[in-house]
Amino acid sequence: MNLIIVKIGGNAISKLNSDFFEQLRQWRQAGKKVLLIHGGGPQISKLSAKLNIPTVKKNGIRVTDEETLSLTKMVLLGNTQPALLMRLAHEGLAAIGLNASDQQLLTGTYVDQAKYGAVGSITGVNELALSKILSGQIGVLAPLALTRDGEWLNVNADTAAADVARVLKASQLYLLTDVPGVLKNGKVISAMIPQDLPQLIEDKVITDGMQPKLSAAVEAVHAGVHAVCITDQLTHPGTTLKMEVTD
Ligand SMILES: Nc1ncnc2c1ncn2[C@@H]1O[C@H](COP(=O)(O)OP(=O)(O)O)[C@@H](O)[C@H]1O
Ligand SMILES: CC(=O)N[C@@H](CCC(=O)OP(=O)(O)O)C(=O)O
Repeated sequence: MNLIIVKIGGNAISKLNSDFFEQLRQWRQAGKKVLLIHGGGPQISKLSAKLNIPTVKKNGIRVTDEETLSLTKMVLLGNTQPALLMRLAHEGLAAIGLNASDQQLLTGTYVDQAKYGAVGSITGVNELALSKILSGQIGVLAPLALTRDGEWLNVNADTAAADVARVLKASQLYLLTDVPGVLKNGKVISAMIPQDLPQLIEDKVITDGMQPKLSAAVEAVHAGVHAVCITDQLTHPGTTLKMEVTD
């Protein structure tokens, strides 16, 4: 599929500028399919705090009990997704909000139910339905999946984006975040290959949320995604991960 996937972290949603929407417009005019996968982690944590529901994270993954799952669905589908759709509409871009329950778009399985609760990874994508939807408009997809038995799963948005990119063999995956790229000594590492990752983790250059983000990125390039870009803006090169250094 001639597809570009952009994951937008919860922190990045409110910081999208006109260059972002212009880039989307150009991709659409060039006939590319565009899928946006949104996060909402900070917004989920904020509402949890307001409701006195403790946020528990293990390895950057939100431990998701029943109460947290319903709050997560509420925030992603009732807050962050419509916020993004309204911005797209304001910019004159045709877009549609999507989640796992639309035409069984995303199927998933539990990662480790005893450890994380209702947290999943994506095992299946309804490729035909998604392809049809994306030929006419930009898709805005929430990082949630449904098990075969119809149970909802909370999926880390970086993992969701990389999984979907892997299954659909997207040509490019952008992970938009709140930093200009992978930083080392304060400078952006412009090009990376998968083999660079273990040493950077061992040297504690890459920590926190950047670690699962890069692991997801590595899986995507291994599965045939041409390039994964980690950046704070689509028009900034940031860090590009490829299977091999090309320039
Ligand atoms: N080497 C690194 N370069 C850049 N950011 C890093 C690095 N190591 C850890 N980080 C952290 O990773 C964060 C981005 O990951 P995360 O907070 O999960 O983003 P998002 O919510 O956009 O998915 C940065 O804000 C930074 O605090
Ligand atoms: C399982 C898990 O951790 N899910 C994430 C889903 C949202 C997300 O990943 O949002 P950001 O990209 O803004 O961090 C969460 O509950 O925070």
